[in-house]
Amino acid sequence: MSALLEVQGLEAAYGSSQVLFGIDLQLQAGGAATLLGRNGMGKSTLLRSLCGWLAPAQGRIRFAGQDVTGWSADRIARLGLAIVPEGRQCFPNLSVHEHLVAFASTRHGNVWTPQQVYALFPRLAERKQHLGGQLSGGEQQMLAIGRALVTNPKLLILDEATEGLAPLVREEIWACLRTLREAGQTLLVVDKYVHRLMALADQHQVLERGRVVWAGNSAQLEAAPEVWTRYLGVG
Ligand SMILES: Nc1ncnc2c1ncn2[C@@H]1O[C@H](COP(=O)(O)OP(=O)(O)OP(=O)(O)O)[C@@H](O)[C@H]1O
Repeated sequence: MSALLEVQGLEAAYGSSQVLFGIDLQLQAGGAATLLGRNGMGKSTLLRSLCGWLAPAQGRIRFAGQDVTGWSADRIARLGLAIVPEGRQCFPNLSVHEHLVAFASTRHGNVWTPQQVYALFPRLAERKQHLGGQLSGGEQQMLAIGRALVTNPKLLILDEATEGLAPLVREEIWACLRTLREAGQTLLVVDKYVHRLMALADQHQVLERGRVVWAGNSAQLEAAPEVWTRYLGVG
């Protein structure tokens, strides 16, 4: 079976400053993978490259059976890749419901409708008519996830989805991700809560200065204390 996402020898740069050096990555449909590593190691840059926000300098990206290297973000999104970006990026002047309706697409299935998103996040149902700018951080995060889900993506990418949230709201987001995983949604997640990621996903790669320096499953990561101290800054 071919992978849903396959990255080979990916290099990326901001102007003359190279950030990614020969990244290889594979993710099967229905799998869940994480990118780990300290700040500034290239995780967001890799996600940006996958989404088409940053054109690769070298290497290939295959997604959903197509070579999408160099494709625009819009075209890659239409093929079934959705991202919940760092900072949520909800529109301050669109209501919750308008966000969900505007992004809804049945191109890749109709599992996730606005109604399904309201069932997943009842708090959003209560705030249906509220504007993006009136929502709390946690509600904006739920909306950012809901907005990605209504595109019915083949691959859902989350960049620091629990950042800056109160502990209880954070737990709601983790519970939502578990639900998605159990439903077979393919996930690629960047977050700093490594134990939570180990419980959620079965494939982890650690980035250090733009290179994958370690890859393995949750049991292997648990049994590799040197990875924690050396690359994750956790003793
Ligand atoms: N728009 C940009 N222009 C120039 N350099 C950038 C830009 N964005 C990130 N960088 C640099 O690229 C490197 C990798 O950053 P990136 O954001 O991908 O790391 P990260 O692992 O996601 O860390 P963080 O959790 O801090 O976002 C860093 O040295 C960063 O300073």
